[in-house]
Amino acid sequence: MPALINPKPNLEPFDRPKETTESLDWAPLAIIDLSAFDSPGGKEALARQLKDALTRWGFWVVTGTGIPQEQVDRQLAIANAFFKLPIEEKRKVPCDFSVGNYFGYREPTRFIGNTDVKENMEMLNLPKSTPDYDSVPRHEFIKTFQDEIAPFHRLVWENVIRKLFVLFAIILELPENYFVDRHSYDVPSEDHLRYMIYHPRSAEDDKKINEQWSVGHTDFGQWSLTLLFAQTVAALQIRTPDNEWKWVKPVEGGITCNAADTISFLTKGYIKSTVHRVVRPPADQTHLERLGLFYFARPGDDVPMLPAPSPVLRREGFLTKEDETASEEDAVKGYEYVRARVKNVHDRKATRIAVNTEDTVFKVKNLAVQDLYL
Ligand SMILES: O=C(O)CCC(=O)C(=O)O
Ligand SMILES: [Fe+2]
Repeated sequence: MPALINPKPNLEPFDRPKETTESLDWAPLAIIDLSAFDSPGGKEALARQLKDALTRWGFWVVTGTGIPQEQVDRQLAIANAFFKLPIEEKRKVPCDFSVGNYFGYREPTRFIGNTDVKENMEMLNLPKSTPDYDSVPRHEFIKTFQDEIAPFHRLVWENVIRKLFVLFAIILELPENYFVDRHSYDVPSEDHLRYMIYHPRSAEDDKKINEQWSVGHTDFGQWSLTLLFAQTVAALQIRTPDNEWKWVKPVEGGITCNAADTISFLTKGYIKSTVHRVVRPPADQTHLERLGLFYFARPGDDVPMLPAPSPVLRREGFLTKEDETASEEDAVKGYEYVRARVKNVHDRKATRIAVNTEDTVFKVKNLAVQDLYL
């Protein structure tokens, strides 16, 4: 009989912390119920609901995703157990920022700007479980849970990412699969499921960093989307269209979604990539570990990054003649851009400090994005 390799360890279920009782200034985010997606006229109605959130807020919440809550809780249990492994074990598969590779474990080694306070978050980014990523190194612990991680990873793409990209296409009057085809699950892309944990900090240390665990930033995936499964420890804030900071409230069973830099670039700013930050939680939650589950969608490695030929963008004057005639051959491709951006932001000893960098632009070939770090 073959020896049983790596039997699955039993995991403690993850207990979601209670929500804060403080009445914070919550962002009034639109809630899009995806359960209506497949009913007649459903997609079109959802696209109408999403339009304002997508173009003015850059953030919204989806519910009715059909992803069973037990599966989400199970992923959180796996994540929680992973972060409790000895550091030597977690270090075995590190992110290699020298080449802009975000897959693997990110250890909190960097100092915050010029302070003596270190980052307080750890993360593990898991690639798709498609044949292209079979040979990507994974922790032994993670391998034992692959039979659950792989289908969950795909389900998130299928039930949320795919549907949202269809809604984006409807809003932009493009063929329904325009964005889906450029983010196909079965071709190589830097998509990843992320487990992330923030550890509580002393009030004293948090004061030194102005209570900002992550300074204001936009997400830098392309044609892309970030999904954050409901997080009960309040800390995420977005900058509203009126330039106010407002807190993101968890919606039971919901997923907070935001658009990222390049989809904004590729729609000539029509879709909003909104600045957000992570701050010290409210007083009744400052002692808590903040465990999170995310999905980051990225375009196919070989997809040329060119503005979408959308009738809406054309009609509203967003597309220039150069946009319409740009050559696919000269355009930067998905992989090249993502790797360059990850390397630029993360391959450093200290985090960047929050300065108003509205004049700074990050550019790779034809693709230029405003480098906001507020
Ligand atoms: O932890 C959060 O709520 C948000 C994290 C975030 O903004 C990011 O990882 O880009
Ligand atoms: Fe972010």
